[in-house]
Amino acid sequence: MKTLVADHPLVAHKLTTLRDETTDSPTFRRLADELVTLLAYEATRDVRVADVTVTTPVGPAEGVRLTRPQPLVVPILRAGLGMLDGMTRLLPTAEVGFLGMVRDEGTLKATTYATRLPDDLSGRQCYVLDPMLATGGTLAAAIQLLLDRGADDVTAICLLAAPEGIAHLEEALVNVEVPVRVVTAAVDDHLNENGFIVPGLGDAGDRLYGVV
Ligand SMILES: O=P(O)(O)OC[C@H]1O[C@H](OP(=O)(O)OP(=O)(O)O)[C@H](O)[C@@H]1O
Ligand SMILES: O=c1cc[nH]c(=O)[nH]1
Ligand SMILES: [Mg+2]
Repeated sequence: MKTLVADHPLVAHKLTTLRDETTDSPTFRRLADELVTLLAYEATRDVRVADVTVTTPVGPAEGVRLTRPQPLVVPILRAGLGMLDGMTRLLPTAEVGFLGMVRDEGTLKATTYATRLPDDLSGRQCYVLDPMLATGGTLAAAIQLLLDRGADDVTAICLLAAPEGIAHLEEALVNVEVPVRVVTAAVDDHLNENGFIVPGLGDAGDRLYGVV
């Protein structure tokens, strides 16, 4: 598994405001959306394209087009939903599947409460959206589910990651032969005793959608 940290002053600038506890929900949603589009630019570097020729008003031009099947974008509910528009802005023809997952606040184990995905993902490139890679339990289960359905290339886009979560993912996916990448705006210092990323940004789902 490869981890790529987007090293760009605009990413760092937006992430800093996102972290700030005084940033309100509407601003948080807008910044998350903008950050995803910047991260998606990096994350789609290996998106599959085929050579095509088009005719400009002046003559033929060699170019590329996205190949079929189109990539599948999978936001992990709830918080991943706040990343969907920013992603589809860059990949408007992608299909979208959904995974609903929640982490138990006591055990920190993730469970899946909703799955709406194609049964057969053979030959598909998948982009998983989840702002927080904390213990890595959620993303490990989500990526495994996509691989079990035949996905042959998976990229997770996160706003923040913890070193513990990256290590857990690397271990969980050690025998996986297809390419798996994590693209994130930053790798933070550590997880606290409640499984929260430090310094992090708090609970991404709550900051996007309120406490439920
Ligand atoms: O890496 P992990 O330790 O598994 O934790 C990360 C998960 O926790 C959060 O979701 P949460 O369970 O809070 O659900 P929500 O998005 O509905 O708020 C976050 O959005 C990730 O999905
Ligand atoms: O720091 C964290 C860890 C898990 N989920 C969050 O929303 N934030
Ligand atoms: Mg949450």
